[in-house]
Amino acid sequence: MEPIIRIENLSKSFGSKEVLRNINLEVFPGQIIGYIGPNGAGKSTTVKILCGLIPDFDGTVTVKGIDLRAQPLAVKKSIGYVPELAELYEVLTAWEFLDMMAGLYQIPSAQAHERIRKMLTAFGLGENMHQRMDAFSKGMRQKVLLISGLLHNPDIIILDEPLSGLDANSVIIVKELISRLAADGKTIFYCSHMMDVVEKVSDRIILLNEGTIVADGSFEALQASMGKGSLEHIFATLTASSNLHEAAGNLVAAVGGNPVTAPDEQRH
Ligand SMILES: Nc1ncnc2c1ncn2[C@@H]1O[C@H](COP(=O)(O)OP(=O)(O)OP(=O)(O)O)[C@@H](O)[C@H]1O
Repeated sequence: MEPIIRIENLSKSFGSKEVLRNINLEVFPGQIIGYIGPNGAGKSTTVKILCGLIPDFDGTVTVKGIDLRAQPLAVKKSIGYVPELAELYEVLTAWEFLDMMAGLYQIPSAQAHERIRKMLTAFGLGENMHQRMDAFSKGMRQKVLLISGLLHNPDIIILDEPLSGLDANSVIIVKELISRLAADGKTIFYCSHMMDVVEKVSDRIILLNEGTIVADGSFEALQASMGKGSLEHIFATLTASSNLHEAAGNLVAAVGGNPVTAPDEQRH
């Protein structure tokens, strides 16, 4: 099978700061990639490059055989991007915003309206579709963003912390949605800090640390090489540069409390 995304020798610097260092990656149709890493590891930079939002980078990115640098518009048609933080046009209603997005994607209006209505209703926003989004909660806005990323039925869906702000029922809907989209052959690239969700949802986990891929495989494969334990534990083992309990203790001390004692120390 041909990879749907091929990343070769991808590097990116902002000024003198090297953010991505020689990333090589092949992603196949239908995969659910959990893309994880500490704050500042370079996850968002990678997905912004993939979406054509950061045009200057070193290396080659090919999507469905199309070179991103040569044909960015053709690549953008295949990708739905749901950023964690985005400017919504809050004076618009959810319906007006999604209708505008559908227009940008050139989706015929009857088809767009049916999709918008169905998706808003599925997310429990049926009653709110004609309300201005400045009256929406964070979770409601996140749902509208998710819908806008799926409107043009893209083959690749890139989600940056899609569950942020969602209530428990909506989290269940999105997790189910991710599995069903992948079963339909869509490729999901999912950036998150929620290790328990990544562990359950992804069939391949890629761990980025300081701009370099330090682990790549199924959760079971990572466990086989790192020893049994949660993804949170594997993450901490591969990325923690200092003792996390000590760091928490220092923070407590800094705000005037007693330093936290690590569980190991408490036992002795
Ligand atoms: N436009 C920019 N200009 C300068 N530096 C940037 C820019 N965008 C990102 N960076 C830097 O690149 C590094 C990687 O940022 P990035 O947002 O890709 O990390 P991340 O892994 O997504 O982090 P987080 O988990 O905090 O979202 C950070 O040090 C960040 O400060």
